Amino acid sequence: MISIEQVTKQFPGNTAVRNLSLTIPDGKIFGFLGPNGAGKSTTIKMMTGILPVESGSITINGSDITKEPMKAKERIGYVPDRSDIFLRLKGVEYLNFIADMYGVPADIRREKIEYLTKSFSIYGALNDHILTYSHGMRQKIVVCGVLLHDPDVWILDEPLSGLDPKSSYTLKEMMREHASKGKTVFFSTHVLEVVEQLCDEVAIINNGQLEFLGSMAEMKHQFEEDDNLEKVFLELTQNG
Ligand SMILES: Nc1ncnc2c1ncn2[C@@H]1O[C@H](COP(=O)(O)OP(=O)(O)OP(=O)(O)O)[C@@H](O)[C@H]1O
Repeated sequence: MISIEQVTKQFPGNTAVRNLSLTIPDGKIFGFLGPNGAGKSTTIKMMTGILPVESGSITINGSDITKEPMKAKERIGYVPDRSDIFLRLKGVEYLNFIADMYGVPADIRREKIEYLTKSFSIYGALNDHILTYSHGMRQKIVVCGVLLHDPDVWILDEPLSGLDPKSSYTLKEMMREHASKGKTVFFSTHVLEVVEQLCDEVAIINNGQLEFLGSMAEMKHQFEEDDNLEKVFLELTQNG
């Protein structure tokens, strides 16, 4: 479970997140929806300890990301929106590095690396440098790295962007499976359709502010009733 309480993030001249409170329950796929610049990545960077939480608090399965960062981070699998990392490593070196960091035993890691990279059709590229990978392949190797250590809490920033339809399907199935095991799946998107396909619950953020929190059925109802939300809806469908 993730608990965000009264979190605000200010950049010079800009409040990216305003007094945000959210509880992300276990066992559900939770979508964080909002147009470009709404504050999604900033929120996720605070949830994962990349940006400091200066006002309010965030806990991951009971561990405060500021007070117990190691404990909280051990539980998290994070896929960032940009995957331009460790470009000089080969795919297999990157995955072994992640497995070392999280203490994944040798026999399990071999099996998992093969299973995951075959699922995402990058097994054949494991001995190539990440530098030579396409954007989608980089996204996939990061996803494989995250799933390698089997974290309880998945936090995915625009995880489907750049993935081909088959890999997108595979990842969606994995997200469903993870949630059905009672684990936490939180992902951001600016595409309404993705939320409609996947989510049990959704939060809509706009201009750093929470505009809606509820089930998919409630969201559809609310779009019709609420003028403010209707504007967000139009933006989301136009950008999608
Ligand atoms: N390091 C920064 N310095 C100043 N302003 C920033 C910084 N990072 C983000 N912002 C601003 O904060 C706001 C929220 O940005 P954020 O990246 O969180 O949005 P987002 O919802 O993830 O958008 P997108 O869908 O485009 O990725 C934007 O106005 C952005 O310009």
